[in-house]
Amino acid sequence: MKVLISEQIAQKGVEKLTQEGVSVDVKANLSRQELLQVIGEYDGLIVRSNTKVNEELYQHAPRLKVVGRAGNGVDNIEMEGATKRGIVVVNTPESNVVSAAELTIGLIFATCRNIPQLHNRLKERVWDRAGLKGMELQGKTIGIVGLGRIGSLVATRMKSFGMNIIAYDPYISDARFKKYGVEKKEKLEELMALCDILTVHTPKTEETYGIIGKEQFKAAKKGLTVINCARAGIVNEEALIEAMKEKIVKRAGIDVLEGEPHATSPLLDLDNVIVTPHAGADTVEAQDNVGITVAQEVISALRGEIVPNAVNLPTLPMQEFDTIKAYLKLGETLGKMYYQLEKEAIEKVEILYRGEVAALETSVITLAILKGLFEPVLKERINYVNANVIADSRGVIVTESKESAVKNYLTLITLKVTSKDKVFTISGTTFGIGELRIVEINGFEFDVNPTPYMVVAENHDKPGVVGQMGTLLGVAKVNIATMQLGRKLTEQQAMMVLAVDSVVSQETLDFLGGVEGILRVRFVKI
Ligand SMILES: NC(=O)C1=CN([C@@H]2O[C@H](COP(=O)(O)OP(=O)(O)OC[C@H]3O[C@@H](n4cnc5c(N)ncnc54)[C@H](O)[C@@H]3O)[C@@H](O)[C@H]2O)C=CC1
Ligand SMILES: O=C(O)CCC(=O)C(=O)O
Repeated sequence: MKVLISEQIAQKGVEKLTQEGVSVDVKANLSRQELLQVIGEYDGLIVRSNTKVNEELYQHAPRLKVVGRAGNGVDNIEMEGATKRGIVVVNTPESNVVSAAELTIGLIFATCRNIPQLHNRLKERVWDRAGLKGMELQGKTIGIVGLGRIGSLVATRMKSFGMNIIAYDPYISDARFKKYGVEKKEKLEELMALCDILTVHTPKTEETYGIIGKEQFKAAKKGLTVINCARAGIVNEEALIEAMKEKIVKRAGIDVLEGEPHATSPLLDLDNVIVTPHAGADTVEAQDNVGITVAQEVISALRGEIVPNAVNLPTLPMQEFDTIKAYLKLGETLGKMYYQLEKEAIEKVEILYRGEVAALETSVITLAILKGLFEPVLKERINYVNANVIADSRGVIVTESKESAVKNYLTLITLKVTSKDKVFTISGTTFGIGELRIVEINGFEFDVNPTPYMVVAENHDKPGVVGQMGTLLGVAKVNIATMQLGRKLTEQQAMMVLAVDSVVSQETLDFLGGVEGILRVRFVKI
């Protein structure tokens, strides 16, 4: 087995691979062209954040079985291409979080006390503090966006400096806020208005890319310090520069830049912006942890063993996988609907397996459901293997029950998701060769073939509403493939599920929401 390491990882990781009989080439300075030329010889590839592992690379890599990300974020790895080819992608999500949290705190101190600027002056033999008065942390408020692994480490540590800690993370339970003694803010703008220091710790997702932009800076307290040690673009760079010009933001500490490693952002030229070259995980300890962990995972994947941090593949024996495949897809689809229809942090998930499915080993279907549930907010951080651990770490109670009999169907999976104020239910079934159907949402019954793009609307059950929805989607040039209507006659309410051929813009959704009789509209991507 041959493994190429295309970016520097700890020597301990390299040693581990060679001790296990893997032939390793460390080639950290290959040009893209050279990488594409040699990758065909390798069974495994280990990268950090600079190597773009994409379709172009996969096409040159017929032998590739595993891509190991020596680190946390896998946004430089195209998952679909890997999954399609059966390439396992593994990462080391826990190994560098302390280092990332500590650099965040380092940047807080560096910015708030102008340490690099003072240092530079003195190195030039200029003994002068003028214009570089700092800000004390005690009694100030830090606003954390994303209270996951790194966000919570920052929270607990900043408490010891006497700071008030507030956070915005709609996807975790109140219990987690309580656990870390952090005050929950329901709205991002509310957090912006209160904090003296803002630090972001979310993954880069469609929702978080640009989550701190022009509008959020408008709501911010004047004199704000901004820290981004997560991913470039979570804080929009142009909006940040603008907010600095307008003196809303006083200083910034940035570890991640658009276009890195060839970043050209004007932020690099601003005196009150302290930058580091994506160095959050660059400590001896983190790199040792990461190197050893990724080496172990790559070895396991090459041997076809269970890989604890497989990002993209269920680890199931192939025979069982065939029987259970449709249920995995159904479970994941049902799960994925929740956070796209509701914005309430999950407290409890009850899964009921009825009919034929109840006879199977359902624990892996439960993992698929959990993966689907959390994927809209955690993206690649959740996989089949870690789904249970993640649910548990987020304080979500998961229960499974089975009944051999079921009315009207041969097989049925029902999810009951409880949040603070609501109970959400969704049921689905399979038939034929892997055909899926959603047959119930919140008590509304239908027979929906889940498609990549859907519009789900709740409405008063009265004439004209459906027609207007069709007309407005037509005006927006969105083609409707199918439409299903579930009704609750006694309550005179209905739910529409429309399969559409393309993405529906927020503007169109706002128009649909304005139709008389429409109570709520959501766009869902499967
Ligand atoms: N600078 C560096 O060298 C390093 C950067 N990172 C980056 O740090 C970030 C955080 O990593 P972890 O803490 O391990 O991730 P995590 O997955 O443990 O936590 C992320 C949190 O963000 C929350 N979130 C998701 N969407 C949100 C939204 N729209 N609004 C508010 N909160 C939202 C999630 O609920 C979750 O609690 C990631 O972007 C990761 O890639 C990680 C390691 C090193
Ligand atoms: O140093 C690295 O490899 C980047 C670390 C990082 O950003 C991550 O693990 O997500």
